[in-house]
Amino acid sequence: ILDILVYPDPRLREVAAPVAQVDDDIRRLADDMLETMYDAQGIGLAATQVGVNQRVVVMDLAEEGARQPLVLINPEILDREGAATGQEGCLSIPGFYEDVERAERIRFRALDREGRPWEQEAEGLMAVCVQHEIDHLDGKLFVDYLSELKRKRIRRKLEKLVRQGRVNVGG
Ligand SMILES: O=C(O)C[C@@H](Cc1ccccc1)[C@H](O)SCc1ccccc1
Ligand SMILES: [Zn+2]
Repeated sequence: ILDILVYPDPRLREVAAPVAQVDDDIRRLADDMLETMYDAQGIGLAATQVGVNQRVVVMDLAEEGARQPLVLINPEILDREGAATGQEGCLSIPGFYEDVERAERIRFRALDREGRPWEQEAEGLMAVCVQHEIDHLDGKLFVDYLSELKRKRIRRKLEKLVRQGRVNVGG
């Protein structure tokens, strides 16, 4: 289980580097990230959130119990269509949920855990999650889409919870 960094930790703002070689070290990182994501009841996790500066994302949108882990290495969005607003949370911004507008349908490309490239269309929760995770790799958080006032309020509340030791701070 890896520690998940909590906003406003500056390491969440780093832009992750492309993975040069999909090797056993990257596969072990992806497995550690999946274990961390399941433990935190997330459906997605980006390497940036565990303080690793590599473009690796793990996801599992399957219902409770069933497991369909996905590993996206060097993910890129090729096309975006439409717009859809939905409530988002973030494992690095625990306890806060706000509406965020995202592209409704996307076409994305990534390498799988064997290093094989694949392209896919996505909509609904899958499209939202992929956009949310790729933002993490670019040092972006969903609070960046909110008003300055809302972002400040969330930051102050989270800093207070961290000071009171009521949020386990990662890293
Ligand atoms: O912090 C993360 O990247 C995990 C995010 C991924 C996510 C955010 C918004 C919408 C979809 C996925 C979540 O914390 S995972 C928790 C969760 C679980 C079910 C539905 C939505 C969010
Ligand atoms: Zn997140």
